[in-house]
Amino acid sequence: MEPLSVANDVQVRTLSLLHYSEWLLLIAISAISVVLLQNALSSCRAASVKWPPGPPAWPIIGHLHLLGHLPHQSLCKLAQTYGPLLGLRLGGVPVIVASSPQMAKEILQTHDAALAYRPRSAAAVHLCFESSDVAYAPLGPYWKFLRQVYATELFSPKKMDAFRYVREGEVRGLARAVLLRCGEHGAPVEVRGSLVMASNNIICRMAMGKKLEDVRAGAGEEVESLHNLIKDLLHLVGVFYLGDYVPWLAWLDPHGYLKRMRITAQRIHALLQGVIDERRQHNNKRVGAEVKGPDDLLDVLLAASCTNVNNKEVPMTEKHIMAAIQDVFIGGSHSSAVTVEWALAELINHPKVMKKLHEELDNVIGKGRLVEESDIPNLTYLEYVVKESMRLHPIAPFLVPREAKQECIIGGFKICRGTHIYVNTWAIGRDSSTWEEPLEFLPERFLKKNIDLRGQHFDFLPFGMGRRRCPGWALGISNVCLMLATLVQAFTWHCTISETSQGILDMSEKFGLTVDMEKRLEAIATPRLPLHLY
Ligand code: HEM
Repeated sequence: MEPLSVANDVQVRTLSLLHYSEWLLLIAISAISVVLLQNALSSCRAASVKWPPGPPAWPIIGHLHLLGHLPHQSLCKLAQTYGPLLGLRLGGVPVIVASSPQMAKEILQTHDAALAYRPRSAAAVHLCFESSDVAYAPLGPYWKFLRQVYATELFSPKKMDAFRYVREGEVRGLARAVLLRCGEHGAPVEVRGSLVMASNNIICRMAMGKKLEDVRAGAGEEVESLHNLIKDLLHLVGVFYLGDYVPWLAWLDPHGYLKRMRITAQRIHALLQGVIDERRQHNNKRVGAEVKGPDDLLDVLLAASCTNVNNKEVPMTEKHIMAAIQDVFIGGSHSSAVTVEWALAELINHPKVMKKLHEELDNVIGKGRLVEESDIPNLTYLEYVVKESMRLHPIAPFLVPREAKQECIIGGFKICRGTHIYVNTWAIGRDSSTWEEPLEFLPERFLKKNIDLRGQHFDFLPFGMGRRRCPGWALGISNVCLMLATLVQAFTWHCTISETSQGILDMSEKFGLTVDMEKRLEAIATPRLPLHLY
């Protein structure tokens, strides 16, 4: 019975998102068009020997009404009834959802080449420069080139080392920002803003050689509004836009997402154009005066724009440069910050784990200096804490949705071309057949289970796997470990008195491009090191 009650609950919530009159209109159109759609769908079904099981679909909207506000949770529940490979239809789009390590393996490894494409969405077109960025570009020479540039210019051990001072400096700034708010004797602090600020600055300095606040001058924007612009961008890339699933109902767009996407895209465009123009001017001035190779991502992309003029396979116009720069923000800004926020909240809810981590930090580093990146390999318990938090709170619970470019067989079911593919890593991380006491926060489990964060294990996929695996995993892990270690080493953390439920933080989720804590983490921070160290 459970799936039905869940379905009803989410139906009510989804229905309330649209205006009553819009639904009347939708139902009227449904009645007229149901036959047409049945025909359209039959092409996929005809091609399928067996389509994976799933609940009955509604006309027009298919299973959209079952998603609710937390689709990864709703689909996890459905998988308990229909099995580890769910077959759904979201509007007019056939979708499969993998919820077991075996299904994930078939998708991300066995059929990776055929399934590593991205669906074309309004966000990809309007916000990501017509799918010209790494995350939405189709597999091919252009996408490969960008991944290669990222690998050598941002994430290679040499570059990671060269920018270590940037990360350590920004994370020290994070500790100072918290200290400024909590004072010598401790006070409630909301950390997300400072975490995002530190992540944005790290990314911005690595990609464009300057802090976000220095981009402001060229763009004529206040730094606050730049952070908000990035926030809007991330929000809009992650929204549910009806037109992606039922294109002929795109005009319904009750939240005005399309308009907001266009406005945000214009602002981003102006911002990045300003940054590019400024760098070109700067580079022109130094021609002849200095013989200097490219030094950051922007320089490398600008150099490629000169050499790739006639290269149709790997074009590098202003649009492509902007897309590649923007992606570093989309992928790297919020992901690390959100991961740290979840981990810190789990630690606050588990004082014994927090105590053990404090002990490790005190034993390995002492109280005479702040943690540095070179300490991280010696902090084994920190590693377990980060892994355990990422298991329970994968920030991209469906990875980035994929699209099948070829028909193939998965789990004995025939998947037709054009099917969208979700790998539910949230469900996989909480599966009791793989994990003992899956809902408990037990970092010690990783003592016995030797699992690499970088992803060779299909029961733990925080960075995805296969061709589309996160290219920024090394930077992501460094940022998360250093930020979390610093916040824990430098402060004690307790729930605020306003946290009603017996000193336990509210761990409810909010779905979007990343799954964030619904209620921003606010806790009492008190410094635990001599103040001159911050
Ligand atoms: C804790 C930090 C991070 C986490 C948890 C994370 C997680 C992920 C995940 C799950 C994916 C989807 C993989 C797939 O579809 O199979 C992804 C893709 C991606 N990530 Fe990350 N990421 C993090 C940090 C970063 C950073 C720091 C950057 C860049 C500066 C970055 C850039 C990207 C890009 C560009 C993609 C798309 C790759 C493609 O489609 O080819 N990520 N990330």
